[in-house]
Amino acid sequence: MTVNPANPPRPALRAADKKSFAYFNATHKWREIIEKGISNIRDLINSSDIDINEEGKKIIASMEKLINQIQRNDHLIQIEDDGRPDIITWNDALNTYFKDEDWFTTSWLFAECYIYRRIVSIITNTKHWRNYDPFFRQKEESFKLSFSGIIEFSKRIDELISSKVKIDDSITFYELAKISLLGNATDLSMLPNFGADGNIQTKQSEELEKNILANDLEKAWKWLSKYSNARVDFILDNAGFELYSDLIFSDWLIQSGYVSEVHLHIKLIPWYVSDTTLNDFHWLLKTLKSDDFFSSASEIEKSSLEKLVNRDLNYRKLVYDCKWETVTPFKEAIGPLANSKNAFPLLSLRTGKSDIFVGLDEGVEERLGPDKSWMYSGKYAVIQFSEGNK
Ligand SMILES: O=P(O)(O)OC[C@@]1(O)O[C@H](CO)[C@@H](O)[C@@H]1O
Repeated sequence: MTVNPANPPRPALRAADKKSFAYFNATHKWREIIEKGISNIRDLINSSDIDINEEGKKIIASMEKLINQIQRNDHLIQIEDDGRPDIITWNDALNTYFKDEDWFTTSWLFAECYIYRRIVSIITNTKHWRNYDPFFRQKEESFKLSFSGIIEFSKRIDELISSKVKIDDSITFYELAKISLLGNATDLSMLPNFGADGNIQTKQSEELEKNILANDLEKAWKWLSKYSNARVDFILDNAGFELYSDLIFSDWLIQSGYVSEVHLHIKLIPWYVSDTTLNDFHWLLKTLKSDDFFSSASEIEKSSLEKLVNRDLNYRKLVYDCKWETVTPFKEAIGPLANSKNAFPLLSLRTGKSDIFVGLDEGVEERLGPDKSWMYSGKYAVIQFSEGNK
């Protein structure tokens, strides 16, 4: 049987597997996340006009219905048409691959994305709330908490760029990629110090290096440093500090001359609470500008040299969210994205937050022990590169 959404190359991760992180996630996190969205709407309806309030209440009722359907483990139902162009594809996929499946037997990845698509349909089918992101408040609050991290990071990057001592570009590339990888850790001790001797000291660098279980940065650098004026695409993931570190990384790629165009791909809708939407992107720029941190962003069209795919959810999609043996080569796990005729070079920066890892050396899984929580603890990361066929 050919590979399709219901038939990935290895058995799909499913919330029905009680020993899996997927199960924990589905039984604990889903409800919590939807409830957070509800609470954000509830806070707004208390201070809005009557029509907005009434619609807000309807949204809350529909979101509560969604929670009940998950808790009863109902069959997945058609997503209500909201006029968005992807609705046909979604319902087709549901009918073709997941007909008569319920929340726990369907693949974890499909069920999780389906939740967010259902929420978007509920919200889009209103007059006053159609552009509302129920998760924006969390993103805004957590970004504000990372403000001192942003200032500190900016100062250190400035030292690097204006340093009189020549710092090798490869070192800067490695450091920025690692910060981008660990962008959700706004712990200042993780930021690099650019010493007067041109060496970079990352206070926790040894600890961090140990937790990067596969690291293809050298290969990626060897590839990228051959170019000047290339195009790089970032498949963004989370908003806030992560987005900020991705922007700093993009800016350096351009300033260094290897790249002349960076295309930033945001999420059309949030596929997870923390995802970067267009609104988050603009909000970040506005917030940074208001504090004189950041002044402009630009985009031009051309063909891409390299794609940078960040974080856990994007990684799960890349590797089909299935039960790979951890020693499966990354290029095998991403299949056509590595071996099709026009496969583009791809660099993935990912911290592990789900039951899946590929591309590890023999013995790594055994060293980390039988308790599989290392896979989803967020502590371990992989940096994996495929040069593609372009
Ligand atoms: O893409 P991110 O934001 O890094 O992680 C998102 C995610 O993989 O993490 C959760 C598990 O913690 C999943 O439910 C979800 O898909």
